[in-house]
Amino acid sequence: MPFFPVPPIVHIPDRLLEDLEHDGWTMSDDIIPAGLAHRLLSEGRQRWQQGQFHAATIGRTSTQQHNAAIRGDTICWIDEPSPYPDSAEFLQCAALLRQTLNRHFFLGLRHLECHFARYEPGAGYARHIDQHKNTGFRKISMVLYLNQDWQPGDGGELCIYDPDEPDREVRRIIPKMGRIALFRSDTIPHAVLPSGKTRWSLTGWFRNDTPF
Ligand SMILES: O=C(O)CCC(=O)C(=O)O
Ligand SMILES: [Fe+2]
Repeated sequence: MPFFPVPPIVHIPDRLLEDLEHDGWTMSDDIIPAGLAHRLLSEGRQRWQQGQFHAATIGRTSTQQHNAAIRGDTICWIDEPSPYPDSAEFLQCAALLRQTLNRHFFLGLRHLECHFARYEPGAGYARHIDQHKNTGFRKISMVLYLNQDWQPGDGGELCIYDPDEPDREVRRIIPKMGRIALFRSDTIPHAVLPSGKTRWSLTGWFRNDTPF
């Protein structure tokens, strides 16, 4: 087990839980300890340089497809427990967040599956819902953004759509360093708009099945 001199403090404001409950999505710039997002970017970059990333697929194992026109990122899964201190610390934060979500929503969330994602300039992810057809294990999606100095003109926003009217945009979220987006995996249509620059993130899904 990695050793952390100071356990992470994860503060989740009530407002955030209320938004998630009422709207199905929320965002915050203050959940993850300052500095951790920067260290996670370094870990992602290092693992990318070591060739640990591969093209992302769409759908479940038996029907997996690779289609860069729909989904253009490359990913690197984070194991639990993680041998990397920074993603291990992130998983500790995620566990605290999971406990808070369980206390509030009684979802019985048992673990987080998560990966780093890197979008090259021009790549995006077409509108979709995160819960796979016929399986309901993914309950809450979480994306932590790892981009310094992201400007409004740089694209790559997370676009949230209205579940009742999926052509209607509700919000564009700029993927800036340390920002977290949380949304229901079963109902919230969302897309990554084409990115103007290399775009880094850490994407995860809180699930209610047993870890594999
Ligand atoms: O990176 C994002 O903003 C969202 C990514 C996403 O929708 C996914 O990986 O399923
Ligand atoms: Fe998604």
